[in-house]
Amino acid sequence: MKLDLPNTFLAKQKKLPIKREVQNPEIQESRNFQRKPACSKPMAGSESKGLPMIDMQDFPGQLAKLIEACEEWGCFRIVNFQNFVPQSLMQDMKGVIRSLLDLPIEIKRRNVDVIAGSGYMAPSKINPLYEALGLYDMASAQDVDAFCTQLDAAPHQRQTILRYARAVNELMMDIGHKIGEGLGLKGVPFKGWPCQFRINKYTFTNESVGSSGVQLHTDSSFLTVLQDDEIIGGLEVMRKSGTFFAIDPCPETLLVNLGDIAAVWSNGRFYNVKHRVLCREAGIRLSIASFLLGPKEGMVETPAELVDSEHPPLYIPFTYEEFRKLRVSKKLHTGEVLELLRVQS
Ligand SMILES: O=C(O)CCC(=O)C(=O)O
Ligand SMILES: [Fe+2]
Repeated sequence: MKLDLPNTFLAKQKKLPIKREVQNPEIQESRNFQRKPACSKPMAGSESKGLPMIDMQDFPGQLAKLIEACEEWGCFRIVNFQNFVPQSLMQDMKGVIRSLLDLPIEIKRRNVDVIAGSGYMAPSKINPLYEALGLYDMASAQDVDAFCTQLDAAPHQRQTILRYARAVNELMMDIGHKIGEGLGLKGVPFKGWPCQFRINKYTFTNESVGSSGVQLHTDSSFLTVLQDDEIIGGLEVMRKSGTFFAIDPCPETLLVNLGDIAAVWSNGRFYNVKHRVLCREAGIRLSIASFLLGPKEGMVETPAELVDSEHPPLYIPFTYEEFRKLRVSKKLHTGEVLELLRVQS
């Protein structure tokens, strides 16, 4: 398969592997400089090598751009969201997740599943470089509390996780409403939708360069807010054409992905973007994913305004829970499960 990688990305691959044990501070500094990510100062409204960049303070001005990003890319970066999630909170959270993921395995194993795949995932045969901790609903203070207790989180860690969960949840509601507004809908009911939370660690070494960090998948969610690693890249999204596009680190921004539920909710208008993580360089890669899943009870429904004789309903009604069970039991992790839920013509 041809990889659609930007030139700077390819150039980056030619660099010597980074050795962690360098002691000379001058050498270390020059390495740090070399490793400075391409997108270190995102300009509001600017594009990051083609990936749409949405300025959250420029609405309704960016509504059309937002909808186009949902349709054509299934993902976009956002800037100027500090009224919801301040940079200091993102940094504090990064420190907290680093120490949680460094806990001994016996403690991490206490983080059990509430729904399939919501708890601790140890490195496995399929994804040996990857492990994750998580919780089912970050919108529930009780769930967040239980997660913190499982991991013996210190009071300041607990506070940071609670603040982050609340802040990202509100940001997701805001993005959801902007998407609704962009489609001409009023008062889309995202409130009360569970919001799964997952912190990911990739242990990349010089030996693992070129191998898979996380396999190709779509997210099962409506939308995902991802705080990706600000230094170590490796995330790639698949464009509709089937070519891959590298999502390089871009500090102080967040990435938004649309998942399977967005494709159904929009009656096939939005693209549930396939993505994967590859090991491109040595280092520990950390990311924080928050998934706005779907309605807790009731059906995943396309708003009536998006259905008419020219756009007949594409999917049968189903609940998020049924969908998730089907996806897990059939092991269909790249969106094919939606084919089983199509209205038969
Ligand atoms: O770590 C990343 O950048 C991506 C993680 C991801 O795709 C996921 O958690 O679903
Ligand atoms: Fe994902």
